[in-house]
Amino acid sequence: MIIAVDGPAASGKGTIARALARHFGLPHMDTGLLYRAVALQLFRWGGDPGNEFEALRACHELGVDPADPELRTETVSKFASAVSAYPSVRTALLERQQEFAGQPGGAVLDGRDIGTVIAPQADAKLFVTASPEVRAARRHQELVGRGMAAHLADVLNDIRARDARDASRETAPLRQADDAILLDTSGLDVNAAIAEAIRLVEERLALP
Ligand SMILES: Nc1ncnc2c1ncn2[C@@H]1O[C@H](COP(=O)(O)OP(=O)(O)OP(=O)(O)O)[C@@H](O)[C@H]1O
Ligand SMILES: Nc1ccn([C@@H]2O[C@H](COP(=O)(O)O)[C@@H](O)[C@H]2O)c(=O)n1
Repeated sequence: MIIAVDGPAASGKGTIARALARHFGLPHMDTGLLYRAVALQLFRWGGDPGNEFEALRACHELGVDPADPELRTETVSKFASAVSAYPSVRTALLERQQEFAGQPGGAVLDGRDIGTVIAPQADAKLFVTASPEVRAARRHQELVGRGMAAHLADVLNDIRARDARDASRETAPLRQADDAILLDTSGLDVNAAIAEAIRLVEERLALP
C-alpha cells in the first residue's frame, strides 16, 4: 500500500505522514530531505543555487548526514526550493524515491509531487494544507523552540515565496493530484489533524 502526502511548506504533511506510517506499519520517506541535502551540500561548497550544473553535481556527491540540524535552516529551505526547480536535479533524485515507494508492502512518502509524479498509482493521496498565517506561526514556534532566532514576518514571507516558486515551476510543480483528498488543518491541532488523516485514508481504502 502506497500513501502519498503532498502539500505546501510547513503544512504539517511530515507530521501526518509519520503518523500514518506508524499507524499502518509502513516505512516513511520525507522527500524534502533529499532536496535539502542537495541544497546543504551546495551551500557548504559555496555553490550557486542559480547554477543547474553545480546543483546537479551536488546530487551526485551527496555527503550530508540526514540527521544534520542544518538541513532545517531557512537558508537551506530557500536553496532547496531553488535547486528543486531544475529538471536534471529532479531526475537525479527520482529513482530512489520510486524505489522506496515500490518496496514490498508499500510506503508513505511526503513531498510536493508524490501523488502526481513519484507515485501516481498510490492507493491513497492526501493534500495537506493550512493558511499561510497558520503555517508561519507553527514554523516560527518550532524555530524558536529549537533556540533559533526567527521573526514571524520573515517566516511568513519565506513560506509565501517558497510556495510560489514550488507551485510555478515547470517540472513537477506543487499541486493537488486530481484524486487526492484535501485536508486543511488550519483549525485542527496535531492530534485532531492526525486522527482526520487516518480516517480519510481508511475511508479511501474502504477499511473497516
Ligand atoms: N495540526 C497542527 N497543529 C499545530 N501544529 C502543527 C500541526 N501540524 C504540524 N504542526 C507543527 O507545525 C510545524 C510544521 O509541521 P511539519 O514539519 O510536519 O510540516 P511540513 O509540511 O512537513 O514542513 P516542511 O514543508 O518544512 O517539510 C511543526 O513544528 C509541527 O509540529
Ligand atoms: N517532493 C518534493 C519535496 C520537496 N521539494 C522541494 O524541497 C523544498 C524543501 O522541502 P520540505 O518538504 O522539507 O519543505 C521544498 O520547498 C521544495 O522546493 C520538492 O520540490 N519536491
